[in-house]
Amino acid sequence: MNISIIGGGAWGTTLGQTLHDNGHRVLIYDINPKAVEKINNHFHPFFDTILPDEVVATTSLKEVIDFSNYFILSVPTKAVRSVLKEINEVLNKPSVFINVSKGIEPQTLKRVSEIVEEEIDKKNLEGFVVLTGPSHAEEVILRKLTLLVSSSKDQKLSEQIQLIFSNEQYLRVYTSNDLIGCEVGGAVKNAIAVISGACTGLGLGENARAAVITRGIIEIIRVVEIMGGKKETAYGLTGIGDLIVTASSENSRNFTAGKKIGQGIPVDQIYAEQKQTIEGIRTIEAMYHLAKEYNVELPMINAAYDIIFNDLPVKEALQNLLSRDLKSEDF
Ligand SMILES: NC(=O)C1=CN([C@@H]2O[C@H](COP(=O)(O)OP(=O)(O)OC[C@H]3O[C@@H](n4cnc5c(N)ncnc54)[C@H](O)[C@@H]3O)[C@@H](O)[C@H]2O)C=CC1
Ligand SMILES: O=C(CO)COP(=O)(O)O
Repeated sequence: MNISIIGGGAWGTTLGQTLHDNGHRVLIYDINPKAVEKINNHFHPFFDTILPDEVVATTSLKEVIDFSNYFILSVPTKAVRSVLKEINEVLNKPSVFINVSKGIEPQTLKRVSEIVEEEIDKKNLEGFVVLTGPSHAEEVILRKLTLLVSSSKDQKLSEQIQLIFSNEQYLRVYTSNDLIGCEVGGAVKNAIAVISGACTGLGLGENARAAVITRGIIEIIRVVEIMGGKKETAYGLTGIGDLIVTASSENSRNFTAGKKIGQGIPVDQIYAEQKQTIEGIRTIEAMYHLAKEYNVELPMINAAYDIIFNDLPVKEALQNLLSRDLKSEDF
């Protein structure tokens, strides 16, 4: 098959290699000519890896649209709406959108599937799939074992995407019928990963990390349920799985950004130093608004919001969390 990849960063380029491994032809589109040049010189734009000659890139949106009718969305979530608007202006055939970005729009609280439905003309929207799960690009590019989940309202389409991405060497894809749960889990785990990193930056230890991960999954479940997903989905790869890999790894940009927050480094400086996508801070903003609008209890996310957006010192935010009323853990 021919498959178009929108966004040739760490993840999009890595998936390009996987699709090539699986016998597909790919064309990557990126707004950044330097990334495109690197890929066409067979270097991964972020990792020290030589790419297969057939993984090629372009800065031409028209070229990537003409190339196929399967589009992988691997730009940061904040760019998804604008890039879809541009695609919609040129697109003239029914197409499938496979989202691999992980976020929720703070202003609208929309998931990427909803943004796609809003921006792509109905006649050209053949289907939507989210492909998500615990997957550091740093490992997938080295073909290290990884499990993902493909989910869509259309079961046949999620099965097709499962087949396209799976191989018997390193990548196994499961399907799920809970699109909302999968989208929400993948997004909100980034917010919790920032919080986990902040604990490490503050000098807290593994006890604190285990506590953040465990109480984090409770916050994820509350969001999944309020947004219409199934809580059981959060127990799987797209929830707990992705939370573990992100909230406990120095490979994670979200964890690393959180660590800097815990060390008292201002967020503007963190964004300036980290050229790659950090989704979690934006998701903290989205979840703070969601918590207010739907009256959901998200104490850790609210504390993180106060640190990042209201300049509350990290130690004070922690003190506030610890001085809440004592309660039972009974489920
Ligand atoms: N890096 C990873 O291990 C994984 C990342 N993801 C998710 O994938 C998404 C992308 O992440 P990364 O590839 O790591 O980010 P990245 O920062 O490495 O790459 C993003 C790419 O998108 C391009 N881009 C930005 N705006 C664009 C636009 N308007 N049009 C075309 N290209 C544009 C950038 O130039 C850049 O090359 C994020 O939502 C992330 O959470 C998901 C799973 C794994
Ligand atoms: O989503 C990811 C792993 O599943 C990547 O996480 P980071 O964006 O924090 O690096």
